[in-house]
Amino acid sequence: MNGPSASPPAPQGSEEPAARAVALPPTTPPAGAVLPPRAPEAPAPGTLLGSHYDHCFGCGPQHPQGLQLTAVAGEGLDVTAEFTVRPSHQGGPGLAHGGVLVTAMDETLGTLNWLLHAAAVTGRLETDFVRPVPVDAVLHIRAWVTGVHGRKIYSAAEGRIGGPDGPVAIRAQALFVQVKLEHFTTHGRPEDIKKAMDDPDLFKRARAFEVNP
Ligand SMILES: CCCCCCCC/C=C\CCCCCCCC(=O)SCCNC(=O)CCNC(=O)[C@H](O)C(C)(C)COP(=O)(O)OP(=O)(O)OC[C@H]1O[C@@H](n2cnc3c(N)ncnc32)[C@H](O)[C@@H]1OP(=O)(O)O
Repeated sequence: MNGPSASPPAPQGSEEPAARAVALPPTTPPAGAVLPPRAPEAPAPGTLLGSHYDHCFGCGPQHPQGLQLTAVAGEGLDVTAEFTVRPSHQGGPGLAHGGVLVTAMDETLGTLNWLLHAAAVTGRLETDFVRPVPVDAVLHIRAWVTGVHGRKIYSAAEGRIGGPDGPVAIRAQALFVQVKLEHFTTHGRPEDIKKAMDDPDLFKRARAFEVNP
């Protein structure tokens, strides 16, 4: 049986040689991408990175059902985080749901924003599930920037179990896209935006992220 494909197959023999060239995955930095230095405003290595929004499902301390993930800034453009798989995160019996693991990877990759001092949202996230992750396991996540090209931020992450040097259970590659504050104020549900704007701490944090893509 044929798997899903992005476009119908071209008739045989109709392809030009250039069209047959294997394209780079969209999460791989293109030629011309750079690896910038840590932003001057980046938190010092070892700093516990705060939540970008208290009610975030990934990192919000005020989200009782959320993952409440906390990440720590690395020496370069990298972060580490630990995620403990709870019974409420099950997919198969006693095993983590893949989508929950992806959320933990997405959130950790998102904290790289702090080191670049840029607000960016996930455009594309590719994941490989390498081995099953049991309930009660701690997923030791490391994420790092692989390149920046215009507004596009390329990054990768891996999650290991049994310790920070244990076997890899999940790998991810991502493309984040830098956005302005209006991305949130234009698209978010108005009552939540209003509450967020009324919180001077959050507003200050958000303005500090203001970029000029
Ligand atoms: C007062 C309130 C304040 C509250 C806020 C506090 C501060 C927050 C700070 C930090 C937040 C961090 C949050 C982390 C949370 C974890 C991460 C998430 O889960 S984020 C949620 C999931 N993601 C989305 O909802 C994106 C939905 N998509 C979009 O909004 C757009 O599609 C967006 C912004 C991604 C791009 O849209 P365009 O119109 O701005 O730009 P275009 O021109 O389309 O793309 C720019 C470049 O990126 C490529 N691109 C875009 N999407 C791509 C894709 N899927 N695959 C490959 N390339 C893609 C394009 O080809 C283009 O490339 P070329 O410059 O031409 O080379």
